[in-house]
Amino acid sequence: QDQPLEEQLVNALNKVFGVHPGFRANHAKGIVVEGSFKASPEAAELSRAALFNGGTIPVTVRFSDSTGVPNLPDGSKDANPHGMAVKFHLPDGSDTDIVINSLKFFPVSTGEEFRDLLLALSESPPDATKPTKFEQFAASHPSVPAAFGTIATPDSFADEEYFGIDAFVFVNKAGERQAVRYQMLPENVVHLDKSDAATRAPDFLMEELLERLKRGPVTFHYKAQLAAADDSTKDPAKPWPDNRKVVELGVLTIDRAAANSVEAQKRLLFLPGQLTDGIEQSDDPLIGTRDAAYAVSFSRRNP
Ligand code: HEM
Repeated sequence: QDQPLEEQLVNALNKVFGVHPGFRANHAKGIVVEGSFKASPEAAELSRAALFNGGTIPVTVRFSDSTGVPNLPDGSKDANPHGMAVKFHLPDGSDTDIVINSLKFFPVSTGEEFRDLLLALSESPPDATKPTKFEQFAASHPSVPAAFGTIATPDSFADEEYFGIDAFVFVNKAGERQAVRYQMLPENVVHLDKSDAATRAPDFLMEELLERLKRGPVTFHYKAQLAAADDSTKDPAKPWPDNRKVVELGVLTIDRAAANSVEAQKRLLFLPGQLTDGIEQSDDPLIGTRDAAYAVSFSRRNP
């Protein structure tokens, strides 16, 4: 408890999933692909970020399974929520990232609570007496079962919807500010029944994406849900009402596998707080906590 929170978080992830040298402490299993993003005219009205200037922006994307277990079967329920991390390569040579997953909202509100959730999980092996530490934690944090209730195994990384969860603030050329939460929506959402997911080949999501890209590109619609004036931006466990306006920011097209995904993912570090002029952090405390924890995980996997 004397260590910085980010160290405690990575230690807690290691406690639940084990230590696997060279791999991410969470979302250890993944695949790297490439493509481009082209913004809609509406995006530039919301944010002056170079990303939204209407040009073709090259992107590097990593899809992943949850957990720090590098050989987890893709159809395991523990592989939910699946992740999508996008690095936009901007015209001036800098990058800006989004790091999103298939949960509609986070199970807890802060990094401290997430640490406690992980520790409760680590103390709840299959033979633990009931109610387990995790069951007790979930009973006292109703957002935990609610959040995990929003996820299912997709039939493809390309047929899943991903959410930013944390709030960011767009600033446009006139200096107007708008709090947003990201959505990355596929052409079709296809979820498998639990029994079907459990019978799939261990690497079916990774293999299916490569096969699909041989047939043609995969597209996603990158969108922003706009906060109303009194919506809180600081609690990632509280989704905004579904009737909030959603604006299409542009289309993300993935058209090829990375040359060497295994090597590429070792070197890649995606950070939710890696922003660019025109996109700022909100008062959501999870963003800074995540940045710090991802940096700890990166330095441990690249000693
Ligand atoms: C306090 C909360 C959280 C903690 C402590 C945490 C921790 C981590 C860590 C340690 C990694 C590995 C980083 C690396 O080695 O590069 C990671 C990866 C990831 N996290 Fe989180 N995370 C949190 C919340 C979230 C949320 C809210 C989302 C989605 C909105 C998310 C999505 C992801 C994804 C997609 C990856 C994989 C990134 C990649 O492909 O490189 N995480 N997380």
